[in-house]
Amino acid sequence: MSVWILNGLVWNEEAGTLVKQHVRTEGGNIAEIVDGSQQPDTAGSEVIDAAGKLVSAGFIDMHVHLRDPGFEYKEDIATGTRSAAAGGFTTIACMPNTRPVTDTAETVKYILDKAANEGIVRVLPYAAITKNELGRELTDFAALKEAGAIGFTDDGVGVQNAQMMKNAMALAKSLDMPVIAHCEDDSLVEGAWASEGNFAKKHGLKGIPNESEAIHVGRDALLAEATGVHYHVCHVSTEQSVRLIRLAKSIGVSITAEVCPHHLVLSDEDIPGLDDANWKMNPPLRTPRDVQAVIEGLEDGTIDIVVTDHAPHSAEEKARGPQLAPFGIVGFETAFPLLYTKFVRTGQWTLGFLLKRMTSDPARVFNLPTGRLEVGAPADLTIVDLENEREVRPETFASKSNNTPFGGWKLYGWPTATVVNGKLVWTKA
Ligand SMILES: NC(=O)N[C@@H](CC(=O)O)C(=O)O
Ligand SMILES: [Zn+2]
Ligand SMILES: [Zn+2]
Repeated sequence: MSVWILNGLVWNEEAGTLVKQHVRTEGGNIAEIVDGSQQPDTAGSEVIDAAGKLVSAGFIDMHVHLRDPGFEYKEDIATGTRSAAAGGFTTIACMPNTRPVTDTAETVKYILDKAANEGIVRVLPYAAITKNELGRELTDFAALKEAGAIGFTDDGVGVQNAQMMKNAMALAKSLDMPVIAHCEDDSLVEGAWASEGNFAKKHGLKGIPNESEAIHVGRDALLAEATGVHYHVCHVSTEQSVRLIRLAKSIGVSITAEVCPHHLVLSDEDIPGLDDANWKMNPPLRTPRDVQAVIEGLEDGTIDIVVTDHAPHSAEEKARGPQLAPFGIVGFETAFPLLYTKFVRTGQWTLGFLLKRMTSDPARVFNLPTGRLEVGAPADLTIVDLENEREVRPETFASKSNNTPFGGWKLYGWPTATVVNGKLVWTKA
């Protein structure tokens, strides 16, 4: 099956601008990219009209929670992949804090099978570092790799014991697999939900200090240096973490890092008050100074990629209020519009920079074949309307959950169609 995507705007890095081009896919790959002034013969092909819209390599999200198996009331693989597609994502990597925890080959296979049958984007499963993510006993890394896991992480919690982490890294290294870490020292957090900043001060709350994250980043950078493993830091949110990653990179440690849109556009001082748990996520929103530091970290390459940390929770759970509700916000359907509106339309970043951090950079960091709009590459494509402003309406999300602090925000950069492996999997209704 051949598909022509006509008259779209493709980012041209040399020219530093969008250029009108036609893209043809064939058998799941990109077959041709031709200048927009030509009139391609589309006879016998499916045609997608992308006139005036951005055509990009599909976005890649290396940190998401699909909640399947076990928490299907929050999300499942069918709805989670639809939410991803609606956000322009064509590849997503799902975290193992499911029920059961993804700590056996059987559960990895369950995810891959269900994704193949009911998913509409590519799903790459991570497996847990420790059994049940309890930090006590390593999982069977070789069997999990064999089953299709792409890396090891206990996301949701930090690995508290340094020897456990070192053993995990040594074993992962021997299998040529990465270790992905949620960095959080439990002894420094206890019971707090907001960061140690002006919001916590104003409301008399105990705060989560920046060191609770950065202590693990520093510890793990040393362990990564010692073991030589590819070590990837989850959802970087503090100035101190950025500083440590920058130092580790400068001395050649195999370390990479990610940041979420919410940590780039919100600080603790934006939290409106104590009743809305949609402002509660882990790591918490940090101070404006930290926001500046993670932006600079992403800009200078200290932080490699953008991820959503899509973390759906039910309305009932979030209605318990910030002290009792679980941490996390959904992210797929607002990620690109938020960053495009806040950083590209304002002129701080080029469109090419944002696209790179959401496509070819994650592909580079995790050795994926996708993420590039080139002849011969897999035909994973995202088509985006850059011109029309629209309000974020959480009740319309394809996700089962709508726990977001961005409801009502007016944004540009809304995906209109998503192609995976040459197949149109989603179009905006
Ligand atoms: N980020 C969150 O606030 N929550 C995540 C866990 C995690 O990513 O650590 C979740 O699973 O809900
Ligand atoms: Zn986490
Ligand atoms: Zn997460």
